[in-house]
Amino acid sequence: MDDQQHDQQTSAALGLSDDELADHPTVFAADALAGQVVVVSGGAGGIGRAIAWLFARLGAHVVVVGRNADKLDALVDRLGHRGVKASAHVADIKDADAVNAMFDALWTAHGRVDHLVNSAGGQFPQAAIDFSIKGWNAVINTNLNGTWYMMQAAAQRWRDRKHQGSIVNVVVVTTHGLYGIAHTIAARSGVIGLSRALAVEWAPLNIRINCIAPGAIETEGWNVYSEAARAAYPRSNPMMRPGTPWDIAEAAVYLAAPSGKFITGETLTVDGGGQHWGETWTTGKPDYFKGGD
Ligand SMILES: CCCCCCCCC/C=C/C(=O)SCCNC(=O)CCNC(=O)[C@H](O)C(C)(C)COP(=O)(O)OP(=O)(O)OC[C@H]1O[C@@H](n2cnc3c(N)ncnc32)[C@H](O)[C@@H]1OP(=O)(O)O
Ligand SMILES: NC(=O)C1=CN([C@@H]2O[C@H](COP(=O)(O)OP(=O)(O)OC[C@H]3O[C@@H](n4cnc5c(N)ncnc54)[C@H](OP(=O)(O)O)[C@@H]3O)[C@@H](O)[C@H]2O)C=CC1
Repeated sequence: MDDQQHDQQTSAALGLSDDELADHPTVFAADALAGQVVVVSGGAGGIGRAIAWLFARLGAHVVVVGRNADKLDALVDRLGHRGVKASAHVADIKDADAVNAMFDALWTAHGRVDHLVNSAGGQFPQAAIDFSIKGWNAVINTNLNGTWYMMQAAAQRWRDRKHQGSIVNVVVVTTHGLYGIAHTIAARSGVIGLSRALAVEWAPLNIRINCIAPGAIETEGWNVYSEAARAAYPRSNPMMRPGTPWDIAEAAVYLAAPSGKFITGETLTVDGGGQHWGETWTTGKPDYFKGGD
């Protein structure tokens, strides 16, 4: 197979299905989040969907947010069939007005919001030297600005109502020079720094903010990478396998629920040890790095 063919993307069924998420065992008590309301951006994506299922199974009402109404409605339907509470809200997190209108609507509908999980995000893999201005801005606007609009809108309403809250931001491992996704590393480093600063500034408001940095987690989001790049992701950590969206969902509950009540400003890396050993090449391994292979 030549490099051209290596770079071909193929669409594959990846990650966990709704049926699997509905029955996946969990360490958490069935009523751990009873009566609470959680907003999950990217809630119909691979990781967000697992987060939505787990929070809902633990008794929370889950509001899944994204741009694609069909995807959101189909998920809410499946959650409803399993007897858990969920609703959909269509919004582009890049649109601050839409984000603010959404939080007003949610407070009117539910009288409370307890947790925000920001899982909406993504990037296209490309050598940084070839980023267009539009492409760079799309990634920064989605992952840094969009996440910020969500955080600020949630926090303003918590402040105004003297209500405690927790935020979990799903980011990317930023301690590596992850090749081909420099735009997202820049955006996510911004989110991690912002979260540390706000952990202090918003502590008097009883708001905690933490991040989760996933390693290679098999989801449909991987379809933006070539088959060859995806096939190599298990070698990105010493466990030699990808993680599952459930690994991230349980980490999100751990940080959001009372189990995390003394944790704020932290980034929890869930990567099977990938920070310490492993290789990740989102655009394939360049010849320069093949010396000795
Ligand atoms: C150590 C541990 C190991 C850890 C190991 C970890 C390995 C993997 C790490 C990360 C994994 C994941 O995140 S998993 C995947 C998560 N999901 C995704 O990434 C989904 C993919 N994409 C998106 O969500 C979006 O497209 C996103 C990039 C954020 C931007 O969305 P928007 O709708 O705002 O913008 P778009 O309309 O798509 O595109 C806007 C412009 O962006 C540029 N653009 C978009 N796609 C492009 C492309 N393929 N190639 C070039 N340029 C592109 C163009 O300039 C576009 O303009 P025009 O040219 O005019 O159109
Ligand atoms: N899977 C992995 O290996 C890793 C993932 N991550 C990060 O975790 C997060 C979740 O990833 P994953 O679930 O795999 O990816 P997916 O692509 O499956 O899901 C991302 C979701 O984000 C939503 N989204 C994207 N842009 C916007 C926007 N502007 N407004 C509202 N919603 C938006 C999309 O929904 P819609 O199209 O409906 O808008 C999509 O469902 C992302 O930030 C990703 O970069 C980090 C490291 C590794």
